[in-house]
Amino acid sequence: MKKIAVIGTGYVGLVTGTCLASLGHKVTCVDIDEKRISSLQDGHCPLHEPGLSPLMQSNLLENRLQFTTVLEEAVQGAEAIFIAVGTPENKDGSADLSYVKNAIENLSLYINDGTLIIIKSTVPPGTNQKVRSWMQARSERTFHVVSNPEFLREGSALNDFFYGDRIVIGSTDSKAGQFLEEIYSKLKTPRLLTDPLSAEMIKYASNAFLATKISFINEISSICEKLGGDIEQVAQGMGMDSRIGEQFLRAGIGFGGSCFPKDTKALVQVAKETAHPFNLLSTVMDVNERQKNLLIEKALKRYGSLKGKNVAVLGLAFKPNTDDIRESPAVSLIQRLQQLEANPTAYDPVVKSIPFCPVSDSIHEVLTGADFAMICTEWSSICDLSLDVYETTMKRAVLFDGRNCYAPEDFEGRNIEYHSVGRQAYEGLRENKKTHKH
Ligand SMILES: NC(=O)c1ccc[n+]([C@@H]2O[C@H](COP(=O)([O-])OP(=O)(O)OC[C@H]3O[C@@H](n4cnc5c(N)ncnc54)[C@H](O)[C@@H]3O)[C@@H](O)[C@H]2O)c1
Ligand SMILES: O=c1ccn([C@@H]2O[C@H](COP(=O)(O)OP(=O)(O)O[C@H]3O[C@H](CO)[C@@H](O)[C@H](O)[C@H]3O)[C@@H](O)[C@H]2O)c(=O)[nH]1
Repeated sequence: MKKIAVIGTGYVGLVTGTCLASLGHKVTCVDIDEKRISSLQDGHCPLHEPGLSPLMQSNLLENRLQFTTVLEEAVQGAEAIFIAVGTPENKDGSADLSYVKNAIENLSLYINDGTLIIIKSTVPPGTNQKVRSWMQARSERTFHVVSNPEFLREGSALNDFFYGDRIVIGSTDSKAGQFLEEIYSKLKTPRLLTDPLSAEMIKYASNAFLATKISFINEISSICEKLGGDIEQVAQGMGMDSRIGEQFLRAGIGFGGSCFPKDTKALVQVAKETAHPFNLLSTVMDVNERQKNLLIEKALKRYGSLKGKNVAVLGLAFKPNTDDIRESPAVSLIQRLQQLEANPTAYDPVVKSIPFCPVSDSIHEVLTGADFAMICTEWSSICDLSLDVYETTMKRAVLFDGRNCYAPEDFEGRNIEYHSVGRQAYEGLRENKKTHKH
């Protein structure tokens, strides 16, 4: 059992703190957000993350997990301190390290000799060195800084923590690395011990590579659409090659979330600073921007103008099983619809409101009276919806599926017009074709 402090109770801080407590450590999580901490102290989990709330509550009951706004209290006696604050993007796309710097400067007032500082936040290569110099400028204490990037995915965060593909430990000091090994000793996850800069680069490179895979399959899907192929079959066939792998080959309306968009931009900036332009990754980002507009382009082609159209937007979260709408393709789609003077109304099973668009938790309600529907998130409540519902609730059922939730053959003999990604459109029953335009 180690005494651990976690700074930041966002997605990463809360999951890390809760899971470390479950491994038997005594963990105190600290945040500057008083409302968040007070709610956490009352046992309310602020994130919609499967399994997190009960795990957090049982650790609170067992006294292994605590929350505070008082840094001194969290750090007192702590042998290891995880930094899990945000690293949002600056205007130029580079990573904003001000939260990390601020956390380190505050920490310098309280750390004990020999404390291990562990950087969990996603930071540009070279940050470990910066953290050391920020601390040295303010404290005479001895300390070690280890880079330990986090690879969890929202929606499957607990599974990713307990059964991840790897634990990367970047350290210049073998004893510090060994101490972190002890913290994770109950996990069977493969370890990679490396230097701090390589550890930091592993995180950026992994996200950039996955984003590239998504933009690649989205490009193939556009060509398939033009030539008449089926992207789902193509992705399946590609994924059967173990060198390629089947994951992250789902074509759709692009990647969103709090990581891929920001981390790809940050890596492009890192590369720029080394005078080596990362053209490939810049294009990955351009392809993603275009992809986010795909359903709008299809609807414009279909209707000419979207002015006055009532649109049912199905799904707001950037992916299923989370309530996170950061950089969600659904949000940019809604904003674009509004620019085009359409009237979107959204459904999401967990996101209950957003400031700029009406949201309903009834899928039937948003479909009723809609001119067409657009699927943005592949929630099971959306993918499993019977096609009868579209036929019976909509004026004339027209569906733009941005996540390929349905197969085109599901629509055979149906009174539904179906447009998806990287596959041919299904125009609905013959008699409907007469009323196809406007
Ligand atoms: N969200 C993910 O799925 C994920 C996965 C892997 C890595 N990451 C990385 O982890 C980091 C954190 O991500 P997140 O999504 O949890 O961020 P977040 O923005 O949701 O949460 C950060 C938290 O840190 C708190 N904070 C800021 N400064 C503080 C300070 N000085 N002292 C105490 N608390 C402070 C904020 O109040 C906030 O609650 C980022 O670098 C991100 O790129 C995120
Ligand atoms: O084949 C795919 C896979 C994903 N996506 C989209 O890509 C985005 C990101 O999805 P995912 O990676 O599953 O979720 P995140 O929670 O953002 O996780 C990513 O970002 C985290 C933060 O850095 C990392 O820790 C994870 O390893 C990395 O997968 C979402 O909008 C998905 O819809 C696709 O369009 N097609």
